[in-house]
Amino acid sequence: MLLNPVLGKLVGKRVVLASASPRRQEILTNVGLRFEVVPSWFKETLEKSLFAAPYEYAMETAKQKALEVANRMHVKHLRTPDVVIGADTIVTVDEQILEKPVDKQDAYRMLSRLSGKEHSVFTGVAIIHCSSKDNQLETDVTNFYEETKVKFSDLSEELLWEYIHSGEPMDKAGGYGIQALGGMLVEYVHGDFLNVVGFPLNHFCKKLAELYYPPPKHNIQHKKYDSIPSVDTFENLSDGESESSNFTEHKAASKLDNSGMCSSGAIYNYENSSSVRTGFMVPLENQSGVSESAAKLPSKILELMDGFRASKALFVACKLKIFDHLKDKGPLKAVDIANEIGTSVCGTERLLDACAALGLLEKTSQGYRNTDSANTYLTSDGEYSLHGYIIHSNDHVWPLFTNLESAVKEGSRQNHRAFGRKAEDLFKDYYHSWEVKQRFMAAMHSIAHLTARDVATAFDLSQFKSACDLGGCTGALAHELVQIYPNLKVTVFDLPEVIANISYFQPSGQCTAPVTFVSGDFFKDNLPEADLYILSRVLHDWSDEKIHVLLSKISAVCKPGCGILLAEMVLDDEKKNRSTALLQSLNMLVQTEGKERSGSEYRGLLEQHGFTNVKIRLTGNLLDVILCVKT
Ligand SMILES: Cc1cn([C@@H]2O[C@H](COP(=O)(O)OP(=O)(O)OP(=O)(O)O)[C@@H](O)[C@H]2O)c(=O)[nH]c1=O
Repeated sequence: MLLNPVLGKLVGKRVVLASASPRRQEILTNVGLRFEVVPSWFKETLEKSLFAAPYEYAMETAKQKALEVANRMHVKHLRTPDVVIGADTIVTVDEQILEKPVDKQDAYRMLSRLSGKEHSVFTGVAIIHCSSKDNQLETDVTNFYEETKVKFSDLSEELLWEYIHSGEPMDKAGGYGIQALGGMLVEYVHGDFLNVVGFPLNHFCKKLAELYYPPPKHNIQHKKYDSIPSVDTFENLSDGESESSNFTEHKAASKLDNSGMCSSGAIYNYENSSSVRTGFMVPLENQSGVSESAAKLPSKILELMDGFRASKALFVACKLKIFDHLKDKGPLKAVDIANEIGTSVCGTERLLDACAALGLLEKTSQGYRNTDSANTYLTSDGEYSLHGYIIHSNDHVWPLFTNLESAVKEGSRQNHRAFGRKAEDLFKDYYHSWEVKQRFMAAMHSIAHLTARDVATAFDLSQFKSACDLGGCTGALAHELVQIYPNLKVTVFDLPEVIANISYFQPSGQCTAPVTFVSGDFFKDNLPEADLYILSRVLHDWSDEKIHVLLSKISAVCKPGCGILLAEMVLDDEKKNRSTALLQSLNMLVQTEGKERSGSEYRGLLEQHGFTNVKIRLTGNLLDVILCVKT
């Protein structure tokens, strides 16, 4: 991949995204950047009137968000990240700055101001390079912004309120999400689309290129700053063309070369430097030709080719409970971990080094220790532990995927090849032994817990008084729902083998009264009465025929006004964009009779059973949500 030389500069560094925005996480993940997410606690309360221009406010807020995280990590965890990225998106119209609406009325006010007009979306970004000297945090701040102009059509009151009731505006600047339903309001976009979504990726890469690829001295030009710096492309950059591609060396060189040309925006500000850089040095075309072959490396293909190695390293580290050991006792040397878990020292050391290079561990002079993400997601008792799902991936999905070729040739599941048994029923496979059942339930619990909040809040469900989560397994989503909607009573309906085994997964210290568990088979038994039927990761297991059987049963017991809430990975209609969901569909091929479906496909299935007003919400999390109502 041509961009790789730029983003590749961050490989091996401890990169932290100081943002809770799922969109920013997705944009950076999609380009293969490895980073930890540590949302900033900085409150967006800077006095706007103190800033001469709105973009200065966005840049300063981005900087403060990132600095807060850098300081907190340094002080509280005594762990200094290498790079912290912060961002802040604002919308401006009629010289007013609009941030996220505080409630529906506020969203109404914002959207009605935007109706029929052009407005600007500014995202300020801060890239902070951190180091620690004598235990003091040192920071170098690179700050920039990007502007995109967006025009809305005239919005009728009805459309406006329908959009507000979808829930989409609430966590978004200006009260809309251009990437989802909000896209329907937009007449045109001038500039970087991703900047509107929350992160100006193109400008970010150009900024990294400036930081890491200074031009050879004879090529130095000084440019006045504008919103996009004058690096026309980063496609032909590679290590070979610069005299120094290292941030620190480049920084030192840049101070020497700075001739003090003035910039309009004071954008490029090394906080702790005695001199403030105000000019831009931009790399020109690669004249040496040295790096041509490196730039042409098919990085994306190479990454995919080796992707399984990284997955397996993660699986094995989880299986050997390395993250659990390090959480309790870290930092530890390889030899100590090997002794603890009874493995070879040489093999363990290689695995630990690989995990550190993949950003899962940190290697220090005292030994290896967990990153924050490892503590949260990879330990078996982490707050959002994915341990169960990872073990399931290793023990169950991996053998199935080794038979992908047969699955593609035959168009059917491969359980007989992977496990040497012909199972008549999908779930009989999982429940034939206690150990496999426990593993499967832990896996489903991991994902349900991680996605529960986004699923529960994708739509306002407060009009429903009772819900039945069909195939709700351990009740992770049900427990989240009753926290968010205190008047809701939720029944979890699942197979008797599952219900018999739920106690291990129940939350401690939480009132569980509004959640009840009922055992049964939703294809064969009567369904409990409810206003809302929930099917989370259920329909993707089944063929259209079986789905019709299930939906007609639900339809038969649903009164008008009652609804269905689906949580699935929703494919785009052309099935060409969402690679995680498309790979999940292959996962369904190797092990079930189902598949992942697009929004239109789900709509078609639901409408055939009298469920209309189908609304789809892409959450940015692993599951998207569809709500419809029986008419
Ligand atoms: C205009 C627009 C904005 N957004 C989101 O609006 C939030 C802005 O708020 P922020 O304060 O910059 O960020 P945050 O979400 O509070 O996160 P944090 O960085 O932790 O402050 C970000 O999420 C953006 O994606 C969209 O998803 N789509 C759009 O079309």
